[in-house]
Amino acid sequence: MLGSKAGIIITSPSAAREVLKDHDVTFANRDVPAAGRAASYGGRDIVWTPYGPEWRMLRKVCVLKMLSNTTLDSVYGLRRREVRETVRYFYGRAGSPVNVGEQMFLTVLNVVTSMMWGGTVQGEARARLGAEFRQLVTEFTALLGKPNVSDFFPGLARFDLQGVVKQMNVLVGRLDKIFEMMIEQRLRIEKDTEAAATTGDRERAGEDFLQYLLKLKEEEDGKIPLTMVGIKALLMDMVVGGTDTSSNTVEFAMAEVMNKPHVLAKVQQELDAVVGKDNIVEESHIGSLPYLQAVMKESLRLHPALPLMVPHCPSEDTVVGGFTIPKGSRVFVNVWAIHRDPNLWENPSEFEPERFLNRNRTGDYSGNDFTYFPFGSGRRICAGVAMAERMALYSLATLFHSFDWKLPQGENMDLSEQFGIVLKKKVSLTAIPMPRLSDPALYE
Ligand code: HEM
Repeated sequence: MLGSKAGIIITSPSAAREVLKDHDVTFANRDVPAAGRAASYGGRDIVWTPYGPEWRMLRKVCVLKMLSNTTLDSVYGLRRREVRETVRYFYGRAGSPVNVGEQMFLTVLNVVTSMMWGGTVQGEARARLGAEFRQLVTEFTALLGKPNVSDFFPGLARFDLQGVVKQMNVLVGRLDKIFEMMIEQRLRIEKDTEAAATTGDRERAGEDFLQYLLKLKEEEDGKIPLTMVGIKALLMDMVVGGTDTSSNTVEFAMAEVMNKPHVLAKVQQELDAVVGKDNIVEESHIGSLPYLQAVMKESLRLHPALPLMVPHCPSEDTVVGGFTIPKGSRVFVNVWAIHRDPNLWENPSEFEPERFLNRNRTGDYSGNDFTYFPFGSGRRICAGVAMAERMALYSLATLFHSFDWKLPQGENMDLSEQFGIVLKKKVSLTAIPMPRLSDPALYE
């Protein structure tokens, strides 16, 4: 019991299966913490909306227009541009320590924001916006993960004793301003384009996500209307849900690989055989890099980005593992503990990508194996799996192919974790990139 509300932690694959598969619909609701409500315009986004038609509509819109394989294929150019920019940045600092996590965050953020509102922000303003977002997202996730009396004693919530909601409102206010600015710009561009259009349908292929959402809002057929608040809540999900999670995954994987020289050697051997040292990595190479894929799987096993997932909440009393979980309780699925359970995994705390090259252990992200499900399972499975997988693998492949990496003189690798709603490295990875390709043109 946590305060006046029941909190249940699931730590076995069989109980996880009951919650996320056998009773999927019952548990597909969320217990919304006070900070989460404040963070999402009153729980109006995909993450916190209760299971039902509104959630289905939001999720469909997002998956279809931003996170599907077809859309992701069509915006490969954006990922490529940002990853190449990061390579140029590291090349320019060859031989000096760089903050890998920070750079990866900016890379992912730029991809997410370019998908959302295209090239509306350029140059200096783009860099400034990136820095502001990083700070906001860091504070945001820290507040979401902070234990809050209001959530344990809902009767006290209106007093906001720790001031969590107040602080969250300040952060949301700042993000909201950025969203408003982007929406206004988009609407203006839309108007100008309309005025200029003389005949026929306008080219829709280059449409960004925000343009699409604004159009959908106008075209609403009245069934489940998309509101302006709904649009902003979706933008919030993409910025907050899609950035830290992906960049932390890349950072942990880099650190684990650097810590095991024989793994680094195997990753680079595979890259040299498939891509070649006189070439640059393209996303199309990823399918031919099984060892690198195993590296990402193994890194997500040890360091799942959301170690307790997002709290689920049963809509009725339900028996799980012989115990009754009361309606309305807060259910955490401890995927972190399951991924390290010595009864399920050999050498559970060792980083061994080879375990995923085994035929019996494919480690896919579908959520069908309840010993391994870093993206969750069932109806509430992560909406961004395809994007996260592409972004992380393409980044890792490019960074390991383009550079050798070492720690600054006298430093040891620190792999410790900092727990919160999002798992991150306690000490951010600072490493020295050393170019390993012979032709400087490959870094342009
Ligand atoms: C390595 C990166 C990532 C990991 C490990 C991850 C993992 C997860 C997990 C475990 C959940 C909760 C599942 C549950 O509660 O049952 C989740 C939910 C979610 N994720 Fe991700 N995620 C990642 C990246 C992304 C990206 C890139 C996006 C979008 C751009 C995204 C969007 C979402 C959304 C919208 C939800 C809420 C789904 C719902 O409640 O219906 N995630 N993610």
